[in-house]
Amino acid sequence: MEKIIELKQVFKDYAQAGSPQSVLHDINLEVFPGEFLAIVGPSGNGKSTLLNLITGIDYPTSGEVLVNGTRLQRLSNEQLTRWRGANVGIVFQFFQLLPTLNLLQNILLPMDFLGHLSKIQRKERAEHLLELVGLSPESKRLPSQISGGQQQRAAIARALANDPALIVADEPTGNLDAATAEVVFNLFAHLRDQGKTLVMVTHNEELAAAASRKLEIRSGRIHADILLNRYGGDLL
Ligand SMILES: Nc1ncnc2c1ncn2[C@@H]1O[C@H](COP(=O)(O)OP(=O)(O)OP(=O)(O)O)[C@@H](O)[C@H]1O
Repeated sequence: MEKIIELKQVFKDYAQAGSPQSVLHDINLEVFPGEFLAIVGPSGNGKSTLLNLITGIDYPTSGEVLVNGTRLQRLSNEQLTRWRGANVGIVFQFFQLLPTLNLLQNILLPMDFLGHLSKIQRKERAEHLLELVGLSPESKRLPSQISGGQQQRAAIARALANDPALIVADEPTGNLDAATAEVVFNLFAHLRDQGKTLVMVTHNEELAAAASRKLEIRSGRIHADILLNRYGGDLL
């Protein structure tokens, strides 16, 4: 099967007060379509850095990162932005919706950027995605006018806008209370059941248990890589 993510001998250093701090060491990783990979491990051990390499937000000090067949280091910043818009949907801990746009406009934005669909098709898709995440009645509201859980659902809808091959999430329930986290968590379970490829950093054990595979990062290395039951979490 085609790999959707491949990291080969990846190292990442950050310059700290003149001397390099090694954050990731010799990461070799293959992820296949339909996998739900939960990345776990203690704080400050390199999980977000790993995600940033997969999304091309950051680049490795050495080694190769291939995502959906593209070698990311070969792309210019402009190409990378366009590639990301078409291939990866990103969900952040703090939602990062644009505050001056309503929910419908926030979801339209990635589609407008890519310009693959007609204006009518884009609007229909945005409305469909808002319905999927249960936010149709709120479509005209600004992010500041809805709750954190609703904002995260809108951010998931935005991540799905261009039907990307890969959904990446960094602590998507990290800023939500337990009840709200559960709604977001059920949405990810739904995406998993639809065969979407999901890569997620999480400290939420319930969410990690719903994954098909758990990758534990410690001190910048892969400490454990465990295949879980395909439908490991008993969620829905
Ligand atoms: N842009 C940066 N410049 C310098 N150091 C950085 C940068 N980003 C991360 N680091 C350092 O790299 C290390 C790993 O950080 P990273 O955010 O990847 O950890 P993490 O496992 O995701 O932590 P958490 O669970 O708290 O989010 C930390 O020591 C952090 O201080």
